Amino acid sequence: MGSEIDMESQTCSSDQEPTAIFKNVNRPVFLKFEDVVYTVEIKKARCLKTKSKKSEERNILKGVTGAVLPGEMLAILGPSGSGKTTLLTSLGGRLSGQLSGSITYNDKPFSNQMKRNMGRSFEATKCKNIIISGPMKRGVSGGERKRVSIGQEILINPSPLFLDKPTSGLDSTTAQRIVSTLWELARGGRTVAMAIHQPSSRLFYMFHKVLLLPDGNPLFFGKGASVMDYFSSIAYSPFVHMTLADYLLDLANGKNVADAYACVPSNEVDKEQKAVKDALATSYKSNLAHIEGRD
Ligand SMILES: Nc1ncnc2c1ncn2[C@@H]1O[C@H](COP(=O)(O)OP(=O)(O)OP(=O)(O)O)[C@@H](O)[C@H]1O
Repeated sequence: MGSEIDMESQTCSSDQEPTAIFKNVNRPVFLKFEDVVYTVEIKKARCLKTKSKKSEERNILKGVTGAVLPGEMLAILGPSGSGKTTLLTSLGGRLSGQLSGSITYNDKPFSNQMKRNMGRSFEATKCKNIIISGPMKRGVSGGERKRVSIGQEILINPSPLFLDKPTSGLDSTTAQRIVSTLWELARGGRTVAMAIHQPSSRLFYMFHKVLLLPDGNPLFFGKGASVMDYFSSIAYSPFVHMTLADYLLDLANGKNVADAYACVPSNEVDKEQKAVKDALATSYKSNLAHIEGRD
């Protein structure tokens, strides 16, 4: 594999000195975001009759709050189009436009110094014109590209480190290697935040914090280990065996139990799902809409 960065071989066992990239971070960062709202203006097509161009505002993030300590790994979960990438981009200081609320790094706003220390691995990252492969020199697969992209970022010993769906499209073993590597990086005092689609249960339990974000509206923020206790406490529990992430995504879509709406007329399903989402959003506001972080 020639020049491929082998992240797995970088993992340290307890009787070895940690490899350079897993050594403690130089600058620990406490990341805090409060009531983050992001609005875009959507231009509509010109009306032929009046010849006027209409536009409307759309809130992509609707008041998202959370905190990640040095040494912690945050997973942002939610259905497609729910605002996960937008939130990560805003945390990375790269979102222009109507952004309000507060995002701080060690209680200070975004700065050029912070930008230099940050690592970002987003889906659009390409290894264009770089040949990283074997004798056939055929370039890289999607999984290899993701690993190289993450490897490139961690070489600068970054913190915080933001990753957009680092495991999407990968087999479960490779996905686990990647998340284990990120967990090791967090253990060295880095602040790690990632958007992720449906992590398996063994991945889920590696996350210190979880943010569930349907429609840009948080339904849960807190310790990964306490997520089911929270939903049970407000009377939401899965009746059938399903992975934690599947259940959370069902809730985020307003679906309380598997097949819950099988006998409900389709025009009623939307209403039912909205009612579940509204109830969860209300519970979030009264129970969790405060900063949890330093404990
Ligand atoms: N600048 C923009 N202008 C208009 N719409 C936008 C803009 N940025 C984001 N959106 C919309 O906001 C929504 C959230 O997008 P985002 O990419 O953050 O979702 P996501 O949760 O990461 O989705 P996925 O899991 O499918 O990648 C989408 O509907 C997207 O089209």
